[in-house]
Amino acid sequence: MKFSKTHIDGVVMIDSDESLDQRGGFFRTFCSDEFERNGLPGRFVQSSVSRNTLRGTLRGMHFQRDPRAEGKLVRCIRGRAFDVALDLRRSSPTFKRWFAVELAGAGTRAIFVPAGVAHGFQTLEDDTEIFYQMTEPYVPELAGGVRFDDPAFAISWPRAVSVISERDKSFADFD
Ligand SMILES: Cc1cn([C@H]2C[C@H](O)[C@@H](COP(=O)(O)OP(=O)(O)O[C@H]3O[C@H](C)C(=O)[C@H](O)[C@H]3O)O2)c(=O)[nH]c1=O
Repeated sequence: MKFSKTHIDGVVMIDSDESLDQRGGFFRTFCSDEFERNGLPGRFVQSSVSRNTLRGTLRGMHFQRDPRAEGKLVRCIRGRAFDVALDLRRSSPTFKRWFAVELAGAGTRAIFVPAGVAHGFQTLEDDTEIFYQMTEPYVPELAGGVRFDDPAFAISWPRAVSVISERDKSFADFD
């Protein structure tokens, strides 16, 4: 696997090498030793799948608060998505800056989003599925978010939003 840093500390892209033969392909998606050698967590405690029917669906920008702030490994396993990490760490030199990457359903590219960095995505195709692995279990009471179109961040999304939850639409302006 190839680990590539981004301009946001702790946000890392992971590219897997796929072995191809007459049956199809095979690639590794996680290895605790390799992850730890590259400064990433070697343990994930929960995984989830997000299924999105319509192109243009937007989920985010979400994070989980302390004491269960979570890191997450995010991978598209069907369709295509514009995936965004937004630095909300007030002490970070990239506070309020964002990084985006296109994730495709081939699944060989993933992004790690560390604790303190919000995550969101917009789908670029119908029937896009996102696979998550989290470093902390989900605690609803600690779920937090900021608005995808908050002028404080000026995230430039690739297309008009087709579907978004009431919750995601109504996060207050970032303070
Ligand atoms: C996040 C989560 C949700 N749920 C339940 C709670 C609701 O009944 C239902 C949908 O939850 P929610 O609308 O919060 O799901 P998303 O809007 O897709 O949230 C996710 O989308 C953004 C982009 C992320 O980065 C996070 O992984 C996560 O916040 O699943 C769970 O049971 N476990 C979970 O880990």
